[in-house]
Amino acid sequence: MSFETISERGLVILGCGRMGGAILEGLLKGGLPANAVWVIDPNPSGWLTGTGVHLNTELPAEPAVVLLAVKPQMMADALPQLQAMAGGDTLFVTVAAGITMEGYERMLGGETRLVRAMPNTPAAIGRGVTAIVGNPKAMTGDLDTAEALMSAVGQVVRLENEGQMDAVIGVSGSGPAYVFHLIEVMAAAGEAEGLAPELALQLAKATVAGAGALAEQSDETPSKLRENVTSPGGTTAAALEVLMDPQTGMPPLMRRAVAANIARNRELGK
Ligand SMILES: NC(=O)C1=CN([C@@H]2O[C@H](COP(=O)(O)OP(=O)(O)OC[C@H]3O[C@@H](n4cnc5c(N)ncnc54)[C@H](OP(=O)(O)O)[C@@H]3O)[C@@H](O)[C@H]2O)C=CC1
Ligand SMILES: O=C(O)[C@@H]1CCC=N1
Repeated sequence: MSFETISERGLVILGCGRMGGAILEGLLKGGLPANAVWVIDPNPSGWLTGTGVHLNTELPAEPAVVLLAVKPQMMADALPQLQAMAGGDTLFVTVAAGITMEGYERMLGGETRLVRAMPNTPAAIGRGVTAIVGNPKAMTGDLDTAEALMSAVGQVVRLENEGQMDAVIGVSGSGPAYVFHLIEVMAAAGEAEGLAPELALQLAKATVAGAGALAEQSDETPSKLRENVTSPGGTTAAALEVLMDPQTGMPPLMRRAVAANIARNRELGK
């Protein structure tokens, strides 16, 4: 099934908030006609209403793809209305954290063709990264379709098995929040050392954005790029001694943060 098939048979989006909205925006910019999209959302935004998609109306009987983008806690209440589309020619793609393939198969039936996809919020500017994995009923073509769908908002990687999804959520799904927090705490440290708040924020944002772009574009590893900043016996080395401390620095802190993320993800799936 190709992107063209989605245009012909339709895409249903359940929940069009931050993530569903970002994906829809990318798809529309990528050329998907608005009249090929049906959205179910109780409180559509002004932007959504203005897109020209079918909004909270009767759905096609067998759309090419159903994209599930409600909160995991809403899924059990919201899914039954789509039950009739499961088990046939419709591919279900879900971006929800927590809920496993087994959970969806319990709610929709074991014959459902399903792809779990985990994007992140830079999708809003076409710079997301999405990991995808299919259930046994999903065919190779279904993964191609999911990849085409999610490519509208950035890079797509394929996982070997669903077990890897927890770590993906812990690293890239939630990861933008960690980076935004890094910006916040760098700016706060600058402020504490006497910089004006706006200047501290500008420096922190430009540093994170520039370093991220350099890490992505350079042939050097992040470790080498870090070393390039670090003059022996200099100022960076003094800071890194604090940040890289194996007991109190970022390595154990990030391990704990990702472990907490994964534990919560597993709770949400219950
Ligand atoms: N935000 C992120 O960084 C990421 C989120 N995800 C996943 O994406 C999913 C959505 O998250 P996010 O976009 O942040 O959340 P949002 O709350 O922004 O979006 C969810 C949308 O679903 C709507 N909604 C609520 N109940 C129903 C219903 N019964 N039927 C249809 N629509 C409904 C909400 O409306 P209302 O607001 O009025 O309740 C809202 O517009 C989650 O499952 C999350 O795990 C995945 C990767 C990253
Ligand atoms: O916080 C959450 O649960 C969602 C999943 C990944 C990012 N946001």
